[in-house]
Amino acid sequence: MQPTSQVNQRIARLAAHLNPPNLQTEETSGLMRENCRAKGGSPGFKVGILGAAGGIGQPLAMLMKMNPLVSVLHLYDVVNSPGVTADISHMDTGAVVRGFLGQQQLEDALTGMDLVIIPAGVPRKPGMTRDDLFNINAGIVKTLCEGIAKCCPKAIVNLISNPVNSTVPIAAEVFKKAGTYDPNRLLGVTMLDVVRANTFVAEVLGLDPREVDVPVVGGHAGVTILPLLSQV
Ligand SMILES: NC(=O)c1ccc[n+]([C@@H]2O[C@H](COP(=O)([O-])OP(=O)(O)OC[C@H]3O[C@@H](n4cnc5c(N)ncnc54)[C@H](O)[C@@H]3O)[C@@H](O)[C@H]2O)c1
Ligand SMILES: O=C(O)C[C@H](O)C(=O)O
Repeated sequence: MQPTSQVNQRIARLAAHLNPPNLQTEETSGLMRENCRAKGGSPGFKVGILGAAGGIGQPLAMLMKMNPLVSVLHLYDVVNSPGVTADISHMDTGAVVRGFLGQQQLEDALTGMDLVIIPAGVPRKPGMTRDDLFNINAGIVKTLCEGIAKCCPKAIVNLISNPVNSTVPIAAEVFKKAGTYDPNRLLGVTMLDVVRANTFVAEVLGLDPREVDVPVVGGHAGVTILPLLSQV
C-alpha cells in the first residue's frame, strides 16, 4: 500500500493536464516545472507548440506525443486547446501533456521549454501568396517570440508560420533586442520543400521516394525554393 501522500501526488499529476492552467495543482503534487523533465526517471525534451489547435498544430502535437525523446508537451493556442490537449493526452505514450489557452497563459506555456515550435497564425487562402500573410502573422510571431525571450531564452525555436522567409528575421530581431539571439537555435521549417521534391522526382523516375534525396536550398517562397536537381 502506498502512503496517502504518494497516491495524492500521483492523482494530482495525472489530473494536471485536465486542468492545466492551475499550476497550483502541479506544485501541490510535488512535480515542479524545473523537474518535470525527469518524468518517470527518464530525461527528455520539454516541447511547446504555439498554435497547437490548428491544421499543422494538431498532427504536430500527435507526432511530438509519439516521440520517445519528449517528456513534456505544452499545447498553446488562442482557441480550442483544451479539447486538443485532452485528446492528445489520452495517447498511451510517456510525455506529460498540458494545455494553455489565450495570451494570459502564454508565459506558463513557455516556462522551461527546451524546444518551441510555432505554427500559429493564418494560412493562405486560394490566390494568396505566403507574403500576403505577413501583416497578420508578423505581429503574432513577434508577440510569441517576446514571450520566448522572457520565459525560455535558451530554447530552440522552430518557426513554421508563413512567410517563413520573413518570420525568421522577425524572430531574430526580437531576440537581438532582448539580448537572447543565438543563430544556432533559431530555425525556419522548410522540410516540406525537401519532402515534395523527393516525392515529385521519385514519381518521374519511378522510384520509392524514400530512396530519393533532393537537396533544396533558398527560401520558402515560390521563387526562392530551389531544388538542386543536378545533385539528386
Ligand atoms: N513552413 C511550412 O512548411 C508550412 C507548412 C504549412 C503551413 N505553414 C504555415 O503555418 C501556419 C499555420 O497553418 P495551419 O494550416 O495550421 O493554419 P490554421 O489556421 O489551421 O491554424 C493556425 C492556428 O494558429 C492559431 N493562432 C492564431 N493566432 C494565434 C496566436 N496569437 N497565438 C497562438 N495561436 C494562434 C489559430 O487559433 C489556429 O489554431 C500558416 O501561417 C501556414 O502558412 C507553414
Ligand atoms: O504554402 C503554404 O501556404 C503552406 C506551406 O508553406 C506550403 O508550402 O504548403
